[in-house]
Amino acid sequence: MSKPLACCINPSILSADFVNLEAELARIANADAVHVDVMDNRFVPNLTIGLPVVERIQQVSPVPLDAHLMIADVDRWAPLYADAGLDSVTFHVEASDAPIKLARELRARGAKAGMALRPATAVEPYLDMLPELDMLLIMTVEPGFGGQSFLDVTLPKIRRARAAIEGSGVNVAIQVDGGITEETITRAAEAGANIFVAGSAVYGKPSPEDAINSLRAKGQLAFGQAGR
Ligand SMILES: O=C(CO)[C@@H](O)[C@H](O)COP(=O)(O)O
Ligand SMILES: [Co+2]
Repeated sequence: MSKPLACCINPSILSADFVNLEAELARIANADAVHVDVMDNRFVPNLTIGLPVVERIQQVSPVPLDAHLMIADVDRWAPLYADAGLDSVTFHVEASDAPIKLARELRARGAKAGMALRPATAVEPYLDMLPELDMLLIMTVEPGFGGQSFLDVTLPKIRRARAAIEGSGVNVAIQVDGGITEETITRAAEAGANIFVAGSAVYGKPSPEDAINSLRAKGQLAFGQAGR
């Protein structure tokens, strides 16, 4: 029997204090990874940080980096993030001209390959790509901003993706990102997600460490109760 999938909590530093990033990273040392949102004001209507800052974060972070690239020209940029030694690099399929080639390139450079889908992007056209991926990111809000409400309309897509992964026997994690709270994590985990990005639900709490432990326990329980 294969090992049960672990549930991971990846706090998003979009909700952290950007002036004190090193201290903010130390507050989430019990997380599974830190989720770094890169936005270029082209693919999404917001602007955050770029490669030099991400490289510096990588040097001081107590946990691995999970980069979420919400940028145009991602076929050119994403490999450079993999070269920086990040644990995982996730690109949006809507921004890529050659997603299979890009996923292979990320793996060849030593990063886990993640592919993200906006809420309105169907998963079915990409199911053949699952063997090329380590992680499928199903956005549960429109990408661009933290603090939005979870879109329940994405739950059937998570279920279909999990069924396809189980059916094909590949080892692909399903990450969800946007509006994950103590309440919504249960629905997302029941549907089949096992990596949870949480910005406000971690950094908005007095103890990010306690928030991570509590979210992880809830996610693991709901994921396991769904028979996995
Ligand atoms: O990628 C994004 C937003 O585009 C996310 O990673 C958010 O930063 C998550 O924030 P919360 O919804 O958890 O506050
Ligand atoms: Co994100």
